[in-house]
Amino acid sequence: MTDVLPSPAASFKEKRYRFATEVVTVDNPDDPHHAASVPIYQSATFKQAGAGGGGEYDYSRSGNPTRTHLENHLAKIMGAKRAFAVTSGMTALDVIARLVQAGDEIVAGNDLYGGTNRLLTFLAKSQNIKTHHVDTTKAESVLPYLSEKTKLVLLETPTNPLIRIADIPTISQYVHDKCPRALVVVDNTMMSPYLQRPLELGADISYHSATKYLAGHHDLMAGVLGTRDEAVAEQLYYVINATGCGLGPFDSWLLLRGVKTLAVRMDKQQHNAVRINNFLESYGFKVHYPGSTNHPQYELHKKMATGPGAVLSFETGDIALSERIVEAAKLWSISVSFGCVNSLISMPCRMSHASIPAHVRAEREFPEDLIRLCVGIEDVEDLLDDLKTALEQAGALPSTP
Ligand SMILES: N[C@@H](CCSC[C@H](N)C(=O)O)C(=O)O
Repeated sequence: MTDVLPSPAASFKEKRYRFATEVVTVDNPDDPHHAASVPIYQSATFKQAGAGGGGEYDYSRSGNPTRTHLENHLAKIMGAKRAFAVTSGMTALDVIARLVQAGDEIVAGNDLYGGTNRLLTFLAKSQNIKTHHVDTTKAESVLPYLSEKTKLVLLETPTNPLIRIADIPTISQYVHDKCPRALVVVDNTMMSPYLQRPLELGADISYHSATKYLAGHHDLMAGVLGTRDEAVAEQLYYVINATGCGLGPFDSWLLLRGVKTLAVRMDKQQHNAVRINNFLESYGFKVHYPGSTNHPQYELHKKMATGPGAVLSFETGDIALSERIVEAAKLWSISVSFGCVNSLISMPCRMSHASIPAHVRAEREFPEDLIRLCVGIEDVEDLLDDLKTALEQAGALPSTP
């Protein structure tokens, strides 16, 4: 095996179906036993026909049949030419970041996941790669920072945790017109390919923490990245093989299994999230959710995505009150992450975004009292009851007799 990207599985179904059908239909035409589920090739190495090697697989770091099936399936649902599965969402971003060289620049949002902020800070310190943090809710705010040094424009939409929206088509157009060497990269974790496909909106690379909606059950860590550009795909594969961060066979199998129910899970989670949003808004909380007509970018989000998803955040105006609410919830587990079938509650400034230094959070006007809710598939009446009880016990709502 050389550094050359393995070719995709020989046979892809010609006919395309709607997303919910495509996502549950995993092509496996070459299986010698006609297995209905893609088998786990739990093998580190593969026997070769002769001393010259040349088999389709030689070593699982370079390629493994279970991972290949997963990657082909992911490419199909992401609208990508090539997709890759790696060991975590941060690994996916790290692979992309290795396309950036010392002296290059990155433009990124000023509301973004704490782990992403940490990796960008690391690149600045270790390799002199500067990131300009801008307000990506205004597409034109990227313009002053685009130059021949720009290598990546990194967007989250919706952002984590303030659920702000970036205009992918307009920003991609600006970047491609002004900087032909720059790549527009979108973290699509919060939407999943079911609701939004950044590559169809003009982005060059889309990536996910597959730990979240793609896998759906919080039983594995994985990252996924996809592109429509063969040359970019070759570079990404080179990094993955060189650094050995491709996803192992068992986790590839688990992810392939989990992703089949993405549409049905997301439909239910989103339905529940709309009810939670309406409940919180009815009590006057400041809620951040693109499914609310009060969201300042409701229309923009609707142009890019087919739904608002199931992550929302809200402000209480009081950090201690927020802590009491989070700790009073019972059905909502206090956990980082999102996209699981179970509902989660967290305080980003203390948890998922704690790695952003307090002074930086203050500069970026990050609300320290913010509570993030990641809505699962439970019966929504139970979720509402539990949240209402927590709000009452914490003193955010008067107790019901
Ligand atoms: N201790 C971890 C926290 C991970 S947060 C995971 C996730 N992306 C989220 O937004 O909840 C770290 O510091 O990286």
